[in-house]
Order: sequence, then C-alpha cells, then structure tokens
Amino acid sequence: MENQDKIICSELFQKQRKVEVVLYPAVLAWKEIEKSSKRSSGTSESEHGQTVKVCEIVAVHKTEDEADAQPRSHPKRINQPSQQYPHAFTVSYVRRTRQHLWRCADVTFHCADQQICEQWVQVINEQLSLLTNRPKNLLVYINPYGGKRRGERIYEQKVAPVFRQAGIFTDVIVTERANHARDHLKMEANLDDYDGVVCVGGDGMFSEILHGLVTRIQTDHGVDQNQPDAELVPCSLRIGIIPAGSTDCICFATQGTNDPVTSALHIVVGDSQPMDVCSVHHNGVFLKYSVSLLGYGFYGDVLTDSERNRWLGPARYDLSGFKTFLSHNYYGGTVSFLPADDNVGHPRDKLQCRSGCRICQHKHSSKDEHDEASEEKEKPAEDSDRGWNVIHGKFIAINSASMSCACPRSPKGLSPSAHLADGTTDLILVRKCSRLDFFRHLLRHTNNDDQFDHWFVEVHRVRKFRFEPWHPDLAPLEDASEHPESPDLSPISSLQETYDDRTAESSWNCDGEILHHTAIQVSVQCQLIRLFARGIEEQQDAEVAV
Ligand SMILES: Nc1ncnc2c1ncn2[C@@H]1O[C@H](COP(=O)(O)OP(=O)(O)OP(=O)(O)O)[C@@H](O)[C@H]1O
Ligand SMILES: CCCCCCCCCCCCC/C=C/[C@@H](O)[C@H](CO)NC(=O)CCCCC
Ligand SMILES: [Ca+2]
Repeated sequence: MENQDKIICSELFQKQRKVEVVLYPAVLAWKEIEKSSKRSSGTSESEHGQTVKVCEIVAVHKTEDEADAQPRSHPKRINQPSQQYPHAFTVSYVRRTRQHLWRCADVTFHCADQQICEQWVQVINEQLSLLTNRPKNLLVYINPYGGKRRGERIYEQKVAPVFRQAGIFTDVIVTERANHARDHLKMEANLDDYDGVVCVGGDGMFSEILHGLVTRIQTDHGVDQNQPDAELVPCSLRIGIIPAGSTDCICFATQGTNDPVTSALHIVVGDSQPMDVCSVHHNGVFLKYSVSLLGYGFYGDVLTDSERNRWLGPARYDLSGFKTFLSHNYYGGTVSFLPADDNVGHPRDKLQCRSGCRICQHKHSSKDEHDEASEEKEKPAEDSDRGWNVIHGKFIAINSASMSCACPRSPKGLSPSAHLADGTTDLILVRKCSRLDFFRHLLRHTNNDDQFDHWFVEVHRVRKFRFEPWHPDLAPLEDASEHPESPDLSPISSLQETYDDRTAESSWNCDGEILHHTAIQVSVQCQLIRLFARGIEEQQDAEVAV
C-alpha cells in the first residue's frame, strides 16, 4: 500500500513490543518495528505484520481501566519502556477460528500521548461510520421455548454484549405464544424504526418472522399473496438468525455453523445474503412460504410424529426419524415441474453455493430480464402446461430443497449443490424401494457419497412444481416405474399390514410445519428476502491475511 493511502500512522506499543500501526481506508495493519530486548525466544524481529479489515472491526474504545491500559509486565521489568505509554485504545475485531466460527478478538495499543490515543479512536470510528450497511437499530424476537429452551439465556449472555459493544440499539420482545412474533410484525411493529429483525430460535421461529415480514410488506404494497403469479415485493429489512432451535438448518446453511456469537458478528458487520423463498398455494389460495425444505412422505411423517413428542426437545426428530424409517411408507401421486434454465447448473454438478456465489449473482443480474421472458412464455392459457414435465409414481419421499438444508445432522444437506439465491429449488423424488436401499440413501446424507446416485432417486432443478396425491379410485393398480429387481427384503412386514398404498396420504413438512393440504402448487420467488449473513466462506478465504 502506498504512503498516501495512510489515514493515520503511529509508533505504538503492543504487548511489550514496539509496533508501527497504520490505518488505511480498508485495513488496519500493525507490525513490530523493534526487537524486544527481553523476549525469551530471542527470535529476530517479525517480518510480517497483522491486518484486520476495517469492515470486520466491531468497535474501538479508549482503554480506561488502569489494569488494561498498562501493559501487563513482570514486577522486575517495572522500568521498561511500557511505562512510557500510559494511554491505550482497544480495537475489537472479527477473528475466524475453526469451522466457520467467528469470535470477537481484542488488540490493545498503548501510547505516550493522550491526544494521539484519542485521535486513533476518533479516526477509526469515523471510518466505521462510513460503513453504511451496518445496522443501528434492531427488533429482536426471542422464542423462550425453542430447542433446549435456552433462547433467552443465549441472547443475554452471548449476543446482547456483542450488540452493546458495537453500539447497536435493540428493542427486545420475548414471545408469549406461538405466532406472537408473526402477528406483531404483520400488524403492529413500526418497521421504519429498524434496520433489521433478529430471530432468536429455530427454523420454526424463523418461519414466523419470514411470514410476518413478507406478509406485512405485501399488504403495505397492496400485493395479493393469494395470486400464485403475483410479483411479490422484496423485503428491505434484513433478518438475523441467532440459532436456538432443534435443527437450525437456515442458520447452518447460510453461515456454515450454528453458533450464536458468529451470528451476532455477522449482524454487527452488516452482512447481506439474498435468499429464495418458495410460495405454496392450494387451488389459488396462499398457504405458506418456505425457504428450506418442503417434504412429503418421509419428512412429513417424521414431523407429524415428532410433534407428539415436543417435550423431548431436539431428540424428538431422532426418535421419529427412526420410527418413520421402520414404517417404510410410500405414497402415490403426480408431480409436475417446470425445469430451471441450464445456466443455474444441475443438482449433481458439485458446484456448491459459497460466499459470493457466481450462479446466484448471475441470477440476480439477469432476474428482471429473465422474469419478463418467462412470463411471456407462461401467459397464453392454452400454453400454461408448456415446458412442464409430469411424473406419476409411488414415492417414499418428495423433497424440495431451495437451499442445501445443511444442518448438524447432515453437514452437506439434502441437496449439497442447491443455491441460496438462484431462483430455483432442487426437487428430489425418492421412489418406492426396499428399506435397505432407503437406508443406504439416508446414510449418504452423512458421508461423502452421492445420495442421488441410486436407481430409485431422481433430482431436478426447478422453478415451479405441483403435487397431486392419487385419488384412491383413480390410483393405478401397479406403478410401472417400480424397479423390478429390487424386492423389499424387509423382515418388518407386520408394520405394513394395515397400510393401503391406494388410500394413504402423507403431509407436507414446510420448514418444520405441517401443511393442511396435500395438493399444492409451489413457485420460487427469487431473492425475496435478505439475511444478515454472507453464505459459507471458502476455507482459504476464512483466514485473516497476516
Ligand atoms: N412463546 C412461545 N410459546 C410457545 N411456542 C412458541 C413461542 N414462541 C414461538 N413459538 C413457536 O415455537 C415453535 C418452535 O420454535 P423454534 O423453531 O424456535 O424451535 P424448534 O422447533 O425447537 O427448532 P427447529 O424449528 O429448528 O426444529 C415455532 O413454530 C414457534 O411458532
Ligand atoms: C442412518 C442415519 C441416517 C441419518 C439421516 C439424516 C438425514 C438428515 C437430513 C436432514 C434434513 C433436514 C432438513 C431441514 C428441515 C427443517 O426445515 C425442519 C425444521 O427445522 N426440520 C425437520 O423437519 C427435522 C427433520 C429431521 C430429520 C431426521
Ligand atoms: Ca435456491
């Protein structure tokens, strides 16, 4: 960096070492300039300095406390140069540790002159105030009953201190009932007062915030959500997720971890990650929005069963997952879908969505043009089925993953190459197969093998899809698509005795909530919302340059 780029440069003292500290417009850098005579290692002067991006500085403050201001020195070293530096300031910044975890680290610089110390604090604060994407006022909703019921404690102990340090003002609402947050956002909250909404809870709580916010914005703009083809108005407020739920899939899939402090820091630095939202309708009536999983069959049944065991907390999904696996139900139905354009890749192309994803960015820049073109294509009534594919069959699971759905149970997720903001969802059809085959498929969600590489699994990247369960009277006696060489070798046949695949219906799991209709129409709304996140960082990007 050239000399003229320097905003301020001083010789200061850090941990008994003399350092040259320089603030550039985007970077704070410091480097040792004099070997400390008392350093036991006796190593030569450090060639490399340290740098912190200004956009990743959380706060700077004058170090008032005497104990902090005086560099900790051994009593024998009382007359060291450190004594000449009684003033100090501390810079708190984002430090990346393992596995996408962020922590707040401090570095304290000491100086002889009070004015220089104050000037540094002022100049860094001026640079921080230029970062206009940082939130100043947040509306926080805490679900005290999500996950292991630790929402309030997590917020008070781990998140509020970070917000305070960054000078963020908050209005906090601890919810008193289900849908409290949704209704407050829909009807009461004065959204103009805030730069964002923070959700402390799990995927279900996030769903409340999503519905409250999206519905409010549509109402304010006179958009009718019941029209499946209505052009929805994107939300200007970003949503932050402090994970305190059972699956925390949305947090995990957008940050690479479900850690409250990491989430708080992504909010403080003002990250922005656009995200697709699926709208779900039944016969032209709006039902729900979904951002992660829409699952019929296996995941619908897991959820239905798990709701009876809510008291078990996160373990309810393991128990219900096991029971549902044993019951090995399958369901007849017709799936129709409108495939996505080729330029958004394919669910099996192994191009994972990462921070700054090119596919999502390309989609954003071509969004308007694309939407106009596709509407043209869909307008004529007689052509409304043009481009649609139709599949009839018996399915163990029908899953639509608008994002990878990575979570601690399955770190690569249901569809590892799904994109957060490409305007598509990955439609995964798992046909009737043996229990052993289905087990192999499930197991592949937890290792590196390709879960789509089975004869009974197919996956399509789509913009819209519909599902119709088979009407009992119309259901074909045999499904021609079944694999002839794969008999169910299961010993657990007694569980099937009362099961009639001609009448059986499952339910849809919509981001962890049961839908009350089985015949649905789903349409992906490209980048309808934004989160305080940046997508999962590539590992090499994750290290601070030193
Ligand atoms: N005060 C409250 N009392 C009861 N239920 C609430 C309250 N506040 C929110 N809820 C509801 O609790 C449900 C579950 O919450 P949440 O998503 O936070 O946790 P979870 O179900 O354990 O996690 P996950 O959704 O990740 O599986 C949500 O559907 C939400 O509507
Ligand atoms: C032999 C071992 C096999 C293990 C297989 C594990 C496969 C796990 C895939 C997990 C996919 C989670 C998708 C996320 C869905 C969330 O919107 C929803 C709400 O939180 N969670 C569930 O429905 C909870 C779903 C829980 C499923 C178990
Ligand atoms: Ca998507």
